[in-house]
Amino acid sequence: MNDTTSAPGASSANTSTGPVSGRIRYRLQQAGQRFFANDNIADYIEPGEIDALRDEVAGRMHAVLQSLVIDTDNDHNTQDTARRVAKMYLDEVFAGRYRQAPAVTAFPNVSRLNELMIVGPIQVRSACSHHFCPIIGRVWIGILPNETSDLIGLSKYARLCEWVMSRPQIQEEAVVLLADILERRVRPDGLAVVMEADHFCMHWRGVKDSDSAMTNSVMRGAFLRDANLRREFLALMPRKSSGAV
Ligand SMILES: Nc1nc2c(ncn2[C@@H]2O[C@H](COP(=O)(O)OP(=O)(O)OP(=O)(O)O)[C@@H](O)[C@H]2O)c(=O)[nH]1
Repeated sequence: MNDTTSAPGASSANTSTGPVSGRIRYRLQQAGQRFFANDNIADYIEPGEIDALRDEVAGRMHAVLQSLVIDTDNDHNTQDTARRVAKMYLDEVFAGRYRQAPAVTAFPNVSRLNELMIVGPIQVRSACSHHFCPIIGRVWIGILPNETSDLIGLSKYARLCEWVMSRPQIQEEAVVLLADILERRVRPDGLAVVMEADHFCMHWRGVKDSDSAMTNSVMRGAFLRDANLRREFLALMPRKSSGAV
């Protein structure tokens, strides 16, 4: 990646004295790169900057706790909350924004397999971009390969899914993003992705409806053209338990 910190006409956001988030944002803007909540920005983060970003988020989170009038100096339960939340966002629940995609080994389809393959249910843990509340659910993936498709290891479906899901987003976009990535990696004849999830912004707060879940399906290629294939996938989708979680 180009070092943009010494670019002529640089604003204070890209000098080494500003907050690290400003430097990263500057690089993204210079590259014309979108940085929505569900975008991965790993290519624009330099070595060591994640540590600095964690410190910056912890400082800002501390200010939020101050504004919530919580006595973090004397309340032993919240003394370290700002640091914990920063670590949780950057290294855990939103790690899919800051980390590179998992390595995925692809094997050529030497046997020219062209039978339906289904993986799932894969556990999904995400968060809505509106309230940062958890989205907890499951994903099923159906692949119909052809002779030019790549075959990827079974665990890689779960790893790619986790990478996509550990970002703040809405479910409709999450399922399409996952389908786009799988389509690029596997180049199948047909691809199906179904996601079913509970949204805690509806269960825990707001309307407080604890029973409703959301289901989305993305059907591409052969799954769009062939109703029998679609039916076969939906009938074979292994549902290990009832309910969304
Ligand atoms: N379409 C969609 N909506 C979502 C998703 N996750 C959360 N939401 C909803 O997005 C909405 C958030 O925007 P607003 O309606 O402005 O938020 P609010 O005023 O706090 O709304 P309430 O939740 O009804 O209290 C809520 O209705 C959430 O239930 C999702 O994945 N997809």
